[in-house]
Amino acid sequence: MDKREVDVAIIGAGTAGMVAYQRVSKKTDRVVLIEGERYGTTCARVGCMPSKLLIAAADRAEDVRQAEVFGVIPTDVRIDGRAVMARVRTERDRFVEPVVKSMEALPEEHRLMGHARFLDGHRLVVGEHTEVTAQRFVIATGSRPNIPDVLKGAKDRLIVNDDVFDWQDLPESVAVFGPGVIGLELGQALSRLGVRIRLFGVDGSIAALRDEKIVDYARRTFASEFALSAEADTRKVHCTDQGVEVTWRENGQEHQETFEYLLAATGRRPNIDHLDIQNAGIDLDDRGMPVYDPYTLRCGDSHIFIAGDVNNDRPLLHEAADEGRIAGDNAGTYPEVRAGLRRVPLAVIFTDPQIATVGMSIAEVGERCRGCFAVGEVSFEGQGRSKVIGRNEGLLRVYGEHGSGLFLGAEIFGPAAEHMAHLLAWSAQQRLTVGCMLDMPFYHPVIEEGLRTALKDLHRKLRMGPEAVDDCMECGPGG
Ligand SMILES: Cc1cc2nc3c(=O)[nH]c(=O)nc-3n(C[C@H](O)[C@H](O)[C@H](O)COP(=O)(O)OP(=O)(O)OC[C@H]3O[C@@H](n4cnc5c(N)ncnc54)[C@H](O)[C@@H]3O)c2cc1C
Ligand SMILES: NC(=O)c1ccc[n+]([C@@H]2O[C@H](COP(=O)([O-])OP(=O)(O)OC[C@H]3O[C@@H](n4cnc5c(N)ncnc54)[C@H](O)[C@@H]3O)[C@@H](O)[C@H]2O)c1
Repeated sequence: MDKREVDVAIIGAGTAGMVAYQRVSKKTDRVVLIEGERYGTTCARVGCMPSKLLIAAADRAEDVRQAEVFGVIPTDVRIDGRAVMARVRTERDRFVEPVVKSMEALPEEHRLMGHARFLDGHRLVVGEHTEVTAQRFVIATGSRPNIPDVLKGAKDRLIVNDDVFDWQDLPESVAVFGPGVIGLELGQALSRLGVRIRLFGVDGSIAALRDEKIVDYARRTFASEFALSAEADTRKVHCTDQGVEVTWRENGQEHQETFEYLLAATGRRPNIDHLDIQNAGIDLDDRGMPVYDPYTLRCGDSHIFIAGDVNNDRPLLHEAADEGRIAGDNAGTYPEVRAGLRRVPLAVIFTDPQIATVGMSIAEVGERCRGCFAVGEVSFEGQGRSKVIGRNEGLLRVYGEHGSGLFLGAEIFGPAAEHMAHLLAWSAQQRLTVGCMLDMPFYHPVIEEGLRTALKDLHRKLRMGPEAVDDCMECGPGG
């Protein structure tokens, strides 16, 4: 077995690991970045980018379908599944290629291929061919799909997100399990591309939404577009000559439907379980996860840091990059360890209407303010710009604290949520009051006027300052 000695070993060459490497290598040349499978990252290969490519095709199909509303009559519209998937794969490869190249450009002595596991607090064995001794470690091993046992009855018709992006053609039908982020994004996209789907959930929840009023609205909207069994009790999944047969109970009745594939989008589990983490000498919680500080990413008072999806805290791309930076900086300067900037929580789901969550959830606001908070709201059904473009569906709710007037969080199900969520996240991070947010300019006619309506509603309910007076434009077509 080869032996290597370094200052810092980084396990996992995904987004968090690559950013950590950049930071560590500013402090020491004795660093190694270890990858167990392939270069290219989850985001570029099987995550953010290919999923958005598939959604982009679905969006175009939906635009054509909606065109008649505007008096534009499309003729002979058909979806060429092979062409859809060819573009997804080609563009996906274009995103992956520079990432792989940037990895291959690293000095050879800084790279190691092979699955790593801990022998003790300072030694790893990598791919059973190399023993690496390091003073410090960054664990950045990401996550993988979690598949409940009942779904394994689908056998070779069981697929996960990774498989979808390698399809040559679109299938006839897919049972999508999990109305979380992945299930909703991929399920709706497939449905809009002409694939028969049914989306199965267990508890009525819809992705990351926590505000019951918005959850209800979103559930009704999605159920009006495709088959949604949000509270299904799945009894049996098995393969027949026709495909994969799903048997479930819902509203007191048993149902059966057969699909070509079953897509498991039932959450992801951190890649911690194959690391022999128990040998690393750090404290683990009752689920076997390292106990760590979310501001320094340090595991207890050890020399080991943990960043990205593997810590299971905020499994999003920009958070993985932030965490890689913090963990890398600290691994580089250890024993000096500093707290890094954690941004206001922001998540966007690229369904149509889009979903976004910002800052605290309504439950967290309630807890922080001990119930002393108010909620402002706008429906997009009558909102000027949304009506003009035929996207007048959805609801936005903003939360503010009584007494301070601080804006604390929001949930959105509606058009342009990806953009409004940024304005809201930036406001929350700047600790703006609702009054300050209303002092900002709002153009006309834009969807953000709907956001202003919700903020005004919130401001009124917070009862701070003089009574707000609506001028005619604001009570007219904009809001
Ligand atoms: C379908 C899908 C869509 C998504 N869409 C979005 C989106 O639109 N926006 C967004 O913000 N986020 C999105 N995400 C989430 C985002 O992709 C992740 O948060 C991010 O990629 C995590 O980066 P990471 O560095 O933690 O992990 P990864 O990029 O997964 O890197 C971990 C690396 O560690 C390696 N590894 C694992 N175990 C070992 C070991 N023992 N030894 C050596 N190497 C090991 C793995 O092979 C992998 O290369 C999506 C995810 C999915 C699955
Ligand atoms: N746009 C984005 O930012 C984006 C897109 C995709 C993924 N992601 C990231 O990837 C993570 C994982 O996504 P995900 O969708 O796999 O997880 P998730 O946690 O968002 O959703 C999992 C869903 O599966 C459901 N579920 C669990 N067991 C089930 C069963 N037996 N039958 C039916 N439903 C079941 C859960 O109730 C939940 O709704 C997300 O948390 C997110 O951070 C982000």
